[in-house]
Amino acid sequence: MVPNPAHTALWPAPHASGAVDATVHVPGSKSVTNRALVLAALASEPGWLRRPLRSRDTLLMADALRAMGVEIEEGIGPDGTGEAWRVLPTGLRGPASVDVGNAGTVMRFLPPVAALADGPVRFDGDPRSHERPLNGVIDALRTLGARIDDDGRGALPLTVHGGGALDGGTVEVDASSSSQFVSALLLSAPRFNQGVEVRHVGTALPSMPHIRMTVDMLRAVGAQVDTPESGGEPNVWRVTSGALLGRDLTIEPDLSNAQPFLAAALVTGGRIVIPDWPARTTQPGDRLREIFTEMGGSCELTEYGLVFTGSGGIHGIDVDLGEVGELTPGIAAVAALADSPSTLRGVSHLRLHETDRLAALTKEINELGGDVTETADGLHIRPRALHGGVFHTYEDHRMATAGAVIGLAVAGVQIENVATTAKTLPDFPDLWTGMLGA
Ligand SMILES: O=C(O)C1=C[C@@H](OP(=O)(O)O)[C@@H](O)[C@H](O)C1
Ligand SMILES: C=C(OP(=O)(O)O)C(=O)O
Repeated sequence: MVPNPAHTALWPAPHASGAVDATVHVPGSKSVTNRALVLAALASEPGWLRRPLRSRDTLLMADALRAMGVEIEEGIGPDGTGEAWRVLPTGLRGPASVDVGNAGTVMRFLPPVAALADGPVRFDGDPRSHERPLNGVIDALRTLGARIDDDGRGALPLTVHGGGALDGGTVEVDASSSSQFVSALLLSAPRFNQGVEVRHVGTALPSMPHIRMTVDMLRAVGAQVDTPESGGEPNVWRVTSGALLGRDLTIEPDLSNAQPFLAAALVTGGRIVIPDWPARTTQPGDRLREIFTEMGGSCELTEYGLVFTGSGGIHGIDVDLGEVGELTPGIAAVAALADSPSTLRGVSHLRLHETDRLAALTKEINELGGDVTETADGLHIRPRALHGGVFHTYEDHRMATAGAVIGLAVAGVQIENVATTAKTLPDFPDLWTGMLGA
C-alpha cells in the first residue's frame, strides 16, 4: 500500500509568543451528533439536527444509516440559519455495508440498529477497529435474539443478519471496557419488541456522563427510561418499547474539543471565550471548568458562553478521570508543563481507545524530554524542561491536539499527521492558528 502523504506529514506546532486572547467557535459535539442521528433514524417521523458536527466520525455515521435506507439531507435549517440535517426514517434494510472507520460510536451504536433491519449488514473499519472491544454488544445482541456472524474474537469485522425486528428483554453486560456497550443497547431499545433491561456486571463502569447523555437524549425523544439515578437498582437501566418522536435538536458545541483551546489559556496565561457553552449538559468536557481551575485557571460561565482565564501558573493535579476519560490526553499535556507532579487515575480503559493512549502519551512526552510513567490505571507525570521534536499521533485526534498544547510552550514541536484531527475536528489547524493570530 502506498502511504498517504498526509499521514506522514509533519505540522510545526505554533509556539505562542504571548498570552492568547481569542473567541473560539467550537463545532458540534461528536457524541451528541451521533446519538441524535441514531435516534432520528429510529423515530417514527422526520427530525432535524441543527449545527451538527461535520467530521469523519459523524459522516461515517450518516453514511452507515443511509446504507440501511435512512434518508439524511444535508442543508440549511428550516429558518434559513446555519447548517441543519433533515433525517427521514424509513424501513431499515439490508444488504448493506458499513465502514465504521475508527469511530467507537459507529462500531458500537449501529449493530443493534442493524439487528432491526431487514437483511444482512456487514461491518468493517480501520485496522484499529478490529482491536477495539465489541464483545459486550455482540454477546448482548445474541442474548436478545440477533443472529451475528463474526470470527469469535468479539471484535470487527462482522455481519448482523437483521430480521426486521428484535425480541429484546433482559441482558447482562460487562461494560468495564467501554460505556458505549450500554449506550448502544439503550439507544435502539425502544424499537425492540420487549424493550431492554441492561445489567452491568463487571468492575467499574467508565464514562458515566456519556451514559447519562444517552438517557437524556432518549427521554427527549419520548422514550421511557429507568436508571439507577431515578430510583432503580445500581448498574441497571430499563427502556420501554415504544415509538420515538422526530425532534428539532440543536447540537451543543463539543466541550471535549474545546479542551485544547482552554488549555492554551492555561499554558500561556491568556483568555479564551467559548460561545454557547451550555449552562446544563451531560458532556464530560464540562468537568474541565473544575479540573482546569484546579490546575491554575479561573472561569466564568455567562449567557454568552464560557470565559476561561489562565493565571500564568500551571499546577499539577491528582484526579480520577474514569468518568471523563476522553479528557486525559489534554490534561496530560498541561500536566507535563505544570509546576508540580500529577497523577491521573481510573483510566485503564484508555488502552483500548483510538490507540493505547497511556502508552502513547508516555512515549511521546518522554521523547520530548518529559518524565511520565504508566501505572496500572493511569499516568504519573513529573514535569521537566521539554525540548522540541516529533510528536507522533497514532491516528488519534486527541494525541494531535495534546501535542499542539505542548507546542505552545515548547519550541520546535512537530505534530505527525495533524490531519487525524478530522475524526472529530477537521478545522483544528485553522482554529488553532486563528486563535494565535487573533
Ligand atoms: O458514548 C460516547 O459518545 C463516548 C463514550 C466514551 O467511550 P468509552 O466509555 O469507551 O471511554 C468516550 O471516551 C468516547 O469518546 C465517546
Ligand atoms: C474515545 C474516543 O472516541 P470513540 O468515540 O471512537 O470511542 C474519543 O473521541 O476520545
